[in-house]
Amino acid sequence: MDELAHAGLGPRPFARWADPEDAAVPSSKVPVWLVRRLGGLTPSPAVPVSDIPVPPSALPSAATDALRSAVGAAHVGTDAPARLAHAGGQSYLDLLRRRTGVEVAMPDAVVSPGSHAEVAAVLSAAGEHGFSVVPYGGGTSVVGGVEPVRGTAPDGEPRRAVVTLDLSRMDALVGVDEVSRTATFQPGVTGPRAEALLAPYGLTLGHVPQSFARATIGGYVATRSAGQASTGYGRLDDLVVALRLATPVGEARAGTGTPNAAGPDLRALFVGSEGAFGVVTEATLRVRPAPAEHRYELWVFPSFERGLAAVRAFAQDCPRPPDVVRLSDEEETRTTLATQGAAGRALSIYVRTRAGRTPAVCVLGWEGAAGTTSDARSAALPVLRAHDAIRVGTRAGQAWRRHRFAGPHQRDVLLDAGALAETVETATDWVNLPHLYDAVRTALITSLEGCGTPPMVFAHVSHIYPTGASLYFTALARRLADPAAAVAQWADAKAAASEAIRAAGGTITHHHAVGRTHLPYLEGEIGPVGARALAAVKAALDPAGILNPGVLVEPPSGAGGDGVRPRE
Ligand SMILES: Cc1cc2nc3c(=O)[nH]c(=O)nc-3n(C[C@H](O)[C@H](O)[C@H](O)COP(=O)(O)OP(=O)(O)OC[C@H]3O[C@@H](n4cnc5c(N)ncnc54)[C@H](O)[C@@H]3O)c2cc1C
Repeated sequence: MDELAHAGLGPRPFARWADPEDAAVPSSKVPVWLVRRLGGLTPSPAVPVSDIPVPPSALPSAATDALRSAVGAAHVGTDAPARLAHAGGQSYLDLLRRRTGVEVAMPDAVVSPGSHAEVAAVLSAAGEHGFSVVPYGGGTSVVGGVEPVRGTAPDGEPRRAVVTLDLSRMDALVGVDEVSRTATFQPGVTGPRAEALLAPYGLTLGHVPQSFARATIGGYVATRSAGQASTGYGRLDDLVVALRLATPVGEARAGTGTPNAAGPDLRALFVGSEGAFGVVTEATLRVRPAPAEHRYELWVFPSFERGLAAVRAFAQDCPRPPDVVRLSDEEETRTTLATQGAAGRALSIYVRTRAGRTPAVCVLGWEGAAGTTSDARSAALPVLRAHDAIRVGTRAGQAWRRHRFAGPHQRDVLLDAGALAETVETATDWVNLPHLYDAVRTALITSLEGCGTPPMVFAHVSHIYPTGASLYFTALARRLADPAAAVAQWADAKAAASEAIRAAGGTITHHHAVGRTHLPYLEGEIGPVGARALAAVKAALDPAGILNPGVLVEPPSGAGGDGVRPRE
């Protein structure tokens, strides 16, 4: 994994994932066929950040002084650049609002603690001065998790200010236990930095979400994220050994390192708590020897349906499934091949000739110690043969691996060109997967067609389990020109997809988390007793409701509290 240590990006620009001038950003443009397919696009560059109105900070001076004494004056920002840099996350609507300058919400201050004690001091200042606190790791949330929302106090009074708690200064490796194979990180360590810190020990975390370049350990824990190699390395939930948190009522610890029966496992209370119960200040995670071999191959099935049967067999019956399994539906297969230029066209002809008219490509990756991947691959061959898979080869597989972090850059390019580009994810059990797939696809297509913008909607399966799998949809369409209409265009499509997920028995989120966007659907999934249990935990750990109002638990007086913006 050594190359992952160098996969970082420079500072994040205001309305994009990355600066196109950044050396790590691959150059790409929207192919002419895609522009045509979406009915023509009108390029629409982002407004300059200097045009975004910045209202004065509403943080009272006594609260600012309290923060300064908590973390040092140099680490409290009430200036426009600091506040603009923390104006929400990285969903399509976040980017759209920042690109158009419409309804951009920003915190009243940004505070950067350097230790657990400083986080605790910030929470105590928040309790005393009555402002809310939004924990912020890499800011890659796509569900409104880092939206600066002021919220309301338990008595229903609107809060006057919101402070974003930027954890980027807390980016140290606290320790490595090479014998037990665990590593303890501060929360602000990013994906590439975690790998760089582990490299001298010959260890890896193996957790590679597509947001790897910017997302942090604290964010991973808080959202229960799933990396691209989750089949082999596990989801983040599987890696958490122990946690330390600062909560408004004191320090919390969960997990002891070894399995035990000391009551319910408190890790499960905090993994996925999205900054609503406390701030993760240390996370001890399972690590493994860094693999010496990476073998990635592209295979093709005669159809998505056949591919689904094969990847299910990997999850259920294969003694050593591939570490990476990513099966595209037929539309994603066509689109992927069509965007590869001449090489893709040649591959497309080859794939159709060998696999038939409805090919579904599948990336398979094996990682491990020297000399082990070939045995692991052999274990997968009977499954592939039984489902009529054709091997395309390692070159295409390795090319996928090289470009696996390109998605957010391509989205920048699509947005510049005037497109709508967003994703929707869910999961269900195997028996229900085809039904859920059809329902969500149909909902997205119907909603976007209803706006006069017929979309392309495609999907893949990239997280497989013995009982079920995830579905990850991408929707592309022509973006409506008027900024408010463009927001409604996606908000309506997302609502239709969420409703379809609910009706078809999927989860509202397999790995993007609940945030504010998915909160209206949570109770339907976990039931009223489940929602009450979460609210009771919130009341016990954050009685004044200062942490992340409107995330995970309904605030006392409804949506988000201060009406900064309606939920999408
Ligand atoms: C382009 C793109 C690709 C993505 N790909 C994936 C993917 O492959 N897999 C996946 O699972 N997700 C993915 N995501 C979603 C996102 O990256 C993950 O949710 C990630 O784990 C968030 O990490 P972060 O550090 O950016 O957290 P943030 O966005 O900063 O925060 C996310 C939530 O966690 C809370 N939080 C952050 N730090 C802490 C802390 N220390 N203590 C308590 N709460 C905290 C925040 O308040 C917020 O509610 C993607 C997002 C984008 C934009």
